[in-house]
Amino acid sequence: MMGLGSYGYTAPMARRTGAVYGVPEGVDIRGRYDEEFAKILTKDALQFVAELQREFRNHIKYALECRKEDKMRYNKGALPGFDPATTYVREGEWVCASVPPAVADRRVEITGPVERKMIINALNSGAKVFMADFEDALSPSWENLIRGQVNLKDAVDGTISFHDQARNRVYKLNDQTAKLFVRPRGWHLPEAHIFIDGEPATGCLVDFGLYFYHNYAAFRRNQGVGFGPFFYLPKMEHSREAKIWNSVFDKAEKVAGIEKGSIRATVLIETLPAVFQMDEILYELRDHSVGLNCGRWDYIFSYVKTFRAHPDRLLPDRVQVGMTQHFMRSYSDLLIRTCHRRGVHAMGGMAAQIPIRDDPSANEAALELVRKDKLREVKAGHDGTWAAHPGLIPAIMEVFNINMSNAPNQIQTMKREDAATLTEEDLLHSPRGVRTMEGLRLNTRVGIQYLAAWLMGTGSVPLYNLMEDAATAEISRVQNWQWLKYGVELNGDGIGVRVTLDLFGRVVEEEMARIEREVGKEKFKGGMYKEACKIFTRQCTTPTLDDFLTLDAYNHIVIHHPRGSSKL
Ligand SMILES: CC(=O)SCCNC(=O)CCNC(=O)[C@H](O)C(C)(C)COP(=O)(O)OP(=O)(O)OC[C@H]1O[C@@H](n2cnc3c(N)ncnc32)[C@H](O)[C@@H]1OP(=O)(O)O
Ligand SMILES: O=CC(=O)O
Ligand SMILES: [Mg+2]
Repeated sequence: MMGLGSYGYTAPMARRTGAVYGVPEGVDIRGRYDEEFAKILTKDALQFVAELQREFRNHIKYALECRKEDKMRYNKGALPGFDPATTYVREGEWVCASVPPAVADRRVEITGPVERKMIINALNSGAKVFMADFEDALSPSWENLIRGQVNLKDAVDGTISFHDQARNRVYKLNDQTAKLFVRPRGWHLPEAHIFIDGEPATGCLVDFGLYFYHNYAAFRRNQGVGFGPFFYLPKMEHSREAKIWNSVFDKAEKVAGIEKGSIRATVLIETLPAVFQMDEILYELRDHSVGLNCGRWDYIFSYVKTFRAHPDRLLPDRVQVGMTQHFMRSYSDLLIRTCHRRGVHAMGGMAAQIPIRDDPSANEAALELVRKDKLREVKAGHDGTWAAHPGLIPAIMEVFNINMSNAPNQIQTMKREDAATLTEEDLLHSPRGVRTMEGLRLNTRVGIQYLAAWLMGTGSVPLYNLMEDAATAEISRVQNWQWLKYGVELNGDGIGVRVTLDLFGRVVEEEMARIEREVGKEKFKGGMYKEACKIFTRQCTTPTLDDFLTLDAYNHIVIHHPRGSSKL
């Protein structure tokens, strides 16, 4: 975590309004003042966040230190694997608390950033669940985060509406809506606009704390049928991190005076070390768990990151690392077996294809890829899956309905005992495929464009007819880094060149020119493509791999305002 005062800048000409957030002792808000935000950043809500921060900060620091130690071990050649010390957990017969009736059926879940119109569209989409995202799909600017909290509060209260002035269309909630899950940021991200006792707050405790504080009562009444709120938990690497979340939930339930086990969470298994900890993670969260999810994109990113010092495990082109690769299929199969043995949902992941509006045959081909991916998931035993776009929901729902005979889930019917024999070798198996110049170019083009959007406040974007978010951009970045680091041969297009700094420099230049052509001179000039290019290029060429693209980039979106300032 960076030291005090190292983030962002102070807006020099900020207009003073005199209004300030009422903060409890030890809390300092450095983000812009806004009357709407003040309804979220109340003294009591901030006191709750501060209590979470004070109680758990040392546990979080310790968990992040442990990640560093594990990284050092992997860098010296060790491989991740099952922990002999917790064999008793993996072999023991225990189950998680039973699934709340409100979320027994999770056949299709839509995901999206906490943007007002998208929240309404997602809740109305016909999906069973909407995962509202403060994470991969959101650029965590002060505006996005706190506006997102305002939006979620209105959504849980049932009062949310949006007037699209350009189209003169008013958006409101239908009578029947998806159940809301909220995904806070990962443990590693600070919230640099809120300081607690002189340190930036932990991002996820801010996201969780503010949302929980303002919504638990209404959520349990309006959505959870006595349970909730519900969460998705990202990017964990070890069960000790799940244990912290479990303690956070215990504390929140106690403060709110609601029953233990009210809060429920699905953990994304999206880091390579975590696949060896699935039983242990469920065990720590057994009173609060509602399953695991295959976060396939971060998982691929994590595979590269974990093996940054292992040149024998280089990835082929990103497009070739799909769920049918042996290590990916093994991960999904073991996740299903683990979840169903413990009585909870095994959720599938995100297919990257999105509808292609202006080309019916390309659209049908994209839909067919999504159907195929979802068919594999439901037949493997997943209980539900993710959709990136409302336009995909009918097709995905149909696949799950047909193959699950309209049952709410497959927890009891698809035990997948065959997956019990999967080994460490299966889970670490090197992906097969070739590397091409086009792969290098696409990583570069997509990575820079994604980052440019992120710096401007948009965390998920359509690029070349695919959904791109922080997780997919991470793959582009670390793959380029890996190929450069080891000077790999591009062996898939018959040219046989090696990836060098020189070659990469030329690729960046040419791809920037292509981006400018594609988006147009005006948009290019008004955008943050040059800044994105600088950050992305540095991260691809640095001798030591950065842990997260968004940690570095975050410094560019932090804006500290003087007290009482309201200027954007
Ligand atoms: C790796 C992971 O973590 S996956 C999870 C995180 N990623 C995500 O959640 C991505 C979610 N999806 C999205 O953000 C978007 O679908 C994108 C960026 C991929 C595509 O966006 P666009 O091209 O702008 O979508 P498009 O223009 O086709 O949208 C059409 C309509 O669908 C709505 N829509 C599109 N995606 C969503 C969504 N995920 N949730 C709700 N509504 C949506 C739009 O708001 C728009 O509504 P309107 O007609 O009322 O104006
Ligand atoms: O969060 C999901 C992922 O695939 O990453
Ligand atoms: Mg992810």
